[in-house]
Amino acid sequence: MDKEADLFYRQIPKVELHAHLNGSVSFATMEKLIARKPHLNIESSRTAIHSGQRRSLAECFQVFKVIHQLVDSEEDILMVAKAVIEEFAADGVKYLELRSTPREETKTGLSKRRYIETILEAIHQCKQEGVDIDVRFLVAVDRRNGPEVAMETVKLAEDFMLSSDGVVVGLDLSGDPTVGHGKDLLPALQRARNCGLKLALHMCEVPSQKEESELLLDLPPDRIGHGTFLHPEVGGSDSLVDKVRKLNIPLELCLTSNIKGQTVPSYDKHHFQYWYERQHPCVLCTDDKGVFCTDLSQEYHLAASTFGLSQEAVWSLSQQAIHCSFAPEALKQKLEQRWAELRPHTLH
Ligand SMILES: CC(C)=CCNc1ncnc2c1ncn2[C@@H]1O[C@H](COP(=O)(O)O)[C@@H](O)[C@H]1O
Ligand SMILES: [Zn+2]
Repeated sequence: MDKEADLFYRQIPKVELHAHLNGSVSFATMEKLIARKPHLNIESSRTAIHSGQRRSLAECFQVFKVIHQLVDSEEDILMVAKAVIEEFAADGVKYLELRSTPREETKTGLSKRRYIETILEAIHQCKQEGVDIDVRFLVAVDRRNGPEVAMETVKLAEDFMLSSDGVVVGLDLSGDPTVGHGKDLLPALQRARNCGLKLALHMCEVPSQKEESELLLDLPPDRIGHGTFLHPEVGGSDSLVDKVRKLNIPLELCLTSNIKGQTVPSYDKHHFQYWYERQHPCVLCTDDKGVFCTDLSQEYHLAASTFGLSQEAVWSLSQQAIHCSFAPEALKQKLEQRWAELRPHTLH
């Protein structure tokens, strides 16, 4: 990609709303983790999917298992979370919503509560150190673990929402979309919604989730992750599209993730086009910048070159993302102001 254009995408202020902590670990941090745990005998090639490589969804989820082995203590989580936040800031991200699945690790004595506290500590330390980024946290529910764990996770998220000074703002539903059914998780998600947690749900990531998505849309979610198979042209339905449009639910779109995970055949076939044409709120995101070897600037660049977006259009896209975030009104206004200040230095 040409250098001058690349600089533009790096310089524009950006908002990242869909980033899984353990999928966002960079190559450099991964090398450090591997060096700390030589007995695991893990090669760095197993923790990322490089350019030109594609993997089945099942293979992608195996990658997370490997990463979880490398990130299993309080010390690891603190290091990883701080590094990820700093890397997003260095890429021009001014507001980040990070998400992660609380994990218990008996080997290292890590509890789910401590897991979340450690991430909050990383966010706090970055703030103290003056890293130029505002960070909020979404507690993630892994659908594979079923309804009881989901409910337990929601209760934990609820506690932290009340005690974290506004840092914990919502709940994510993620995990292998081919495992489990969303209907079993409805009571937990309903509870989360009722107590004031915002909902960012992975939906229609694979073709078989039509019925589940109908149910989840009735909650309704505050944002949708991927939504790859919502529209009728790819096997979704008018009813799904109508609901999403009527409620104006923003979509978190992750181009490289969908290409490398093979749910979308090529960049030009990405459903960004479908929703963007209809002027539906679309937010470009990375999903797992470490696993998919990308960053948010690159995702903006790819979207612009694939769909012929002008610099002005790219700017609007990043600015609109502010309003799709779960940030409180005052922070949204502060971000708007930042965008206004930076605009003359960035757009030519
Ligand atoms: C396989 C593939 C194409 C991945 C991208 N699409 C995804 N779909 C659903 N859940 C995900 C995806 N990427 C990451 N996650 C979730 O995020 C976790 C890793 O981050 P963390 O441990 O929660 O901090 C994974 O175990 C999984 O539960
Ligand atoms: Zn995701």
